[in-house]
Amino acid sequence: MEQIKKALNESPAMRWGILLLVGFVLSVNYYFYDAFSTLKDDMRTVFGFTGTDYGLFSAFYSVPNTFLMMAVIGGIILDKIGIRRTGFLFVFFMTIGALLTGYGASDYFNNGGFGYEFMGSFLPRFSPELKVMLLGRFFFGLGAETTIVVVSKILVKWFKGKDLALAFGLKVGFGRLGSFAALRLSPLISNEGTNLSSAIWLGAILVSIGLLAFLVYMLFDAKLDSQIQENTSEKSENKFSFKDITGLISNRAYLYIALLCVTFYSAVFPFIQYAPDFFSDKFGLTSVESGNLTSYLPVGTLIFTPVFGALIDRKGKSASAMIFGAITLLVTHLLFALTNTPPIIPLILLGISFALVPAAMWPTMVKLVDENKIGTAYGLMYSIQNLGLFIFPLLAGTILDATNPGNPAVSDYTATILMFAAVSLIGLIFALLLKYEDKKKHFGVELPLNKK
Ligand SMILES: NCCCC[C@H](N)C(=O)NCC(=O)O
Repeated sequence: MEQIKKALNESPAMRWGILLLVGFVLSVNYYFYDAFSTLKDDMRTVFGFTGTDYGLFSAFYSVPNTFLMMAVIGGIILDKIGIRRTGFLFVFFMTIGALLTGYGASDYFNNGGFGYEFMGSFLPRFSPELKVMLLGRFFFGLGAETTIVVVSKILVKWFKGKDLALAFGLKVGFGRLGSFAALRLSPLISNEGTNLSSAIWLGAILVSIGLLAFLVYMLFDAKLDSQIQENTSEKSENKFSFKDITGLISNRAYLYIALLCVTFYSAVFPFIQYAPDFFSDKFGLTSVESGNLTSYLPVGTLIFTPVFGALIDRKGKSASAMIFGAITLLVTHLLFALTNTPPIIPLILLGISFALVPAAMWPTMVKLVDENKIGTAYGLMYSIQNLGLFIFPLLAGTILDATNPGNPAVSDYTATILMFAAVSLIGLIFALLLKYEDKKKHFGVELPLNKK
C-alpha cells in the first residue's frame, strides 16, 4: 500500500516556525514604514521639511500601489507565478527602496555626493534629499505592500483550517513589533537630529536582513510544494482573468470590507505618522517621551490581536467585532480632538480598535473568495486601501499647515484629528453594511473560522 507522506504544514512546530520567519520579514517592513514618525521634527530642523513635505514623503509609500495598482498587480502575479518568485521580487524592491531612502538622507549625499547635483537640477520646490527620499519611499511602498499580500497567502497556505485567525493575529503582531521598535529606537538614535541619517540607515539594514530571511523561507516553500504535488498528483491551473476583479467588486460583502479597510486604516496609519508630533505639541512631551507613548499602541495590539484572532477562530462574530472596533476608533479621535483627557486613555481605546478590526477583517476573506484568488483579493483590497494611505497623510499635512501658518515648532492639531474622526465615522457605516449583507447572503462572516 502506498503511504501518503505527512506534508510539512501538518506539523504544528513547522507552521509556527514558518510564521516566525515570515513574521520577521513583516516586522522589518513595518519598522521602516514607522521609523520616520518620531523623526518628523528632526527632518524639519535638519532638512527643512514642512508639514506638507513630511505628508508627501509619508504618502509616497502608496503611490505605486494606488496609481499603478501595484498591490493588485502583485496579487495577480502572486496567484499566477507563485509565492517564491513574487515574494523574492517584491521583498527585493522593498530593500532597494529602503536603501535609496537611507542614501537620500545620508551625509555623503547631502554633502554633494553622487547624484546630488542632478537631483537639484529640476523641480526646485523640492530639495534633492526630499526627491531621493521620495523615490526610495516609492520603491519601498511598491515592495512592502505586495510583501504583506505574499505573507497573507503564505499563512493561508500553511494554516487554512488550523488556527488561521490566530496566525493572522500573530502576523499583525509581528508588524506591530516592528512599529514598536521603530517608535522606541528611531528618536533615541537620531538624538534630536544629530544622528538622523543613522536612525534611517538602521531601518534600511533591517530590511536587507528581511530579504535574507525570505530566501530561507523559499527553501521551505519549495519543499512543501513538492510534498503537496506528491500527495495530490493534481496540478492547479491558475490563469488570471479580468472576471476575477469584476467578480470581486460585484460581491457587495467584499466591497464593504474593502471600503471599511480603506477608511479604518486611513484613520489609523496616517494618524500614527503624526501621533508623536501631536503628543509633543498638545501635551508638551519630548520626542523620546511621545515616541514611547505612541509605542504602547503597537505593543498593546501585539498582544491583543492574536487573542482576538484566537477568539474569532473559535467563536466567530467577525462582523460584530468590526462594528465595535469602528465605534471605538471614532470615540478615540473625538477624545483626542475635543478634550484634554490624558492621552493614554484614548490610546488604549485605539489599541482595542486596532487589535479587533484587523483580527476580524483579514481572515474573513477566506469566507468570501476561493483560495486560488486570495492573492488578487488581498492585492485589490490593499490597492484600494493605499488610496487612503496616500490621500490622508497629505491631507493631514495640508490641514496642519493651513491651520498653523509659518511652520511653527508647536502646532494645533484639532482640525487634523477631527478629519480622522470623520473618516472613522464613514468606516463605521461600511462595517454596519457588511453585517447587513452577510445576514442577507449567508457568507458565514459571523461563524467561527476553525473547522470542527
Ligand atoms: N507597513 C505599514 C502599512 C501596512 C498597510 C497594510 N496594507 C495593512 O493593511 N496591513 C494590515 C495591518 O493591520 O497592519
